[in-house]
Amino acid sequence: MSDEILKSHRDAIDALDAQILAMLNQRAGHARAIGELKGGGLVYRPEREAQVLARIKQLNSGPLPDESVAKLFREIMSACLSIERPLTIAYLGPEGTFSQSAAIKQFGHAAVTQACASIDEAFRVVEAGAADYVVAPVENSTEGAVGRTLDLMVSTPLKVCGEVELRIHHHLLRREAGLAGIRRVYSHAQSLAQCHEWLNDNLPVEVERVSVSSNAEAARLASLDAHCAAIAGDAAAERFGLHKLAENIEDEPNNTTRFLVLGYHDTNASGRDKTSLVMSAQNKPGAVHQLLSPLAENGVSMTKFESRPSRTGLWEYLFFVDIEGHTSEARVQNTLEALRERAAFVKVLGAYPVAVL
Ligand SMILES: C=C(O[C@@H]1C=C(C(=O)O)C=C[C@H]1O)C(=O)O
Repeated sequence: MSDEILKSHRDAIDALDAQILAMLNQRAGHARAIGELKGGGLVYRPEREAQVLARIKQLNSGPLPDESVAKLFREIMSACLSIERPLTIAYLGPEGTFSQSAAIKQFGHAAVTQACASIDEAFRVVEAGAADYVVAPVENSTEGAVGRTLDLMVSTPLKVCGEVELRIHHHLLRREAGLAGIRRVYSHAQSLAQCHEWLNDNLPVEVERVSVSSNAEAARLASLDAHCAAIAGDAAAERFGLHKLAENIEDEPNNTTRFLVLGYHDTNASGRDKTSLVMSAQNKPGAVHQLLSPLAENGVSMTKFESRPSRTGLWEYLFFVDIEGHTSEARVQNTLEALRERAAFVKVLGAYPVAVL
């Protein structure tokens, strides 16, 4: 490549960067004006953000992939929103957990993330008004439901206003560069289970597997001891400055965790929405079938069904159900009405846009 051609491309990039910068600030000016119209009220509008991202993906003609442009616009909206008012997002800490990555995936890097010691605390902080939203894990594709989050959703006054899907990649991390001399591997029990076969195949049997409270905690412990390694994700590797000895060591390649975002408000329809409900059924034959028949009658699809023992009575079950559509749609309203007639208890946990990223 000749120096002159290289220079002409770099000059073109410099000129475009100046234009992009001016346009970004114009965009921020509109966001600020919208912020003033909101008059100190609700600034975060998940339905609008979902529409912006979906439109960008649709408009994109490359060569940048849809995912890359959507991620860039995620950050642009995050920066624009933060000049209206910066948001604080509570998550299950410490720093470097997948919950923190999910919070950043949904709100971008301009949001302030606040690490909490437990999922309970993350809910409480938002319920008390000390943070704006909580991002909590609700299910993993290999390990199933996160029971504590489901339990907390039954009684919280907070509403679900979004969902985040995060591909979970685990790496073997260590302070030193090679595999030799590892005596112990730390990780959360779920992650040890998700990498069980890789560990069997790649580490000597005498290497001890120790479960700890989170992957970020595992990475912290490994950063303190040359004979220890950790299984954790990219964020924890970066946070504790560890080498990645082996990447993507999860046994199940599509390992994904779904998180829910909860805050103190309802969300308008975006055009592609889900509604999450919890309800109880009596413990008698056919009760669940009878309970769910209004869905089919109203042409509403169910995207999730999870049962969990209720804490109020022996052998009573709660059913966590996600349906397609928004509570402002007639078919969803009719379904809810019929469900309320049949179930002893129905709570709408929230209606929110389907994850775009
Ligand atoms: C600008 C707005 O406020 C926020 C920022 C958005 C953006 O940058 O596009 C979109 C939705 C809101 O979360 C808005 O409500 O339109």
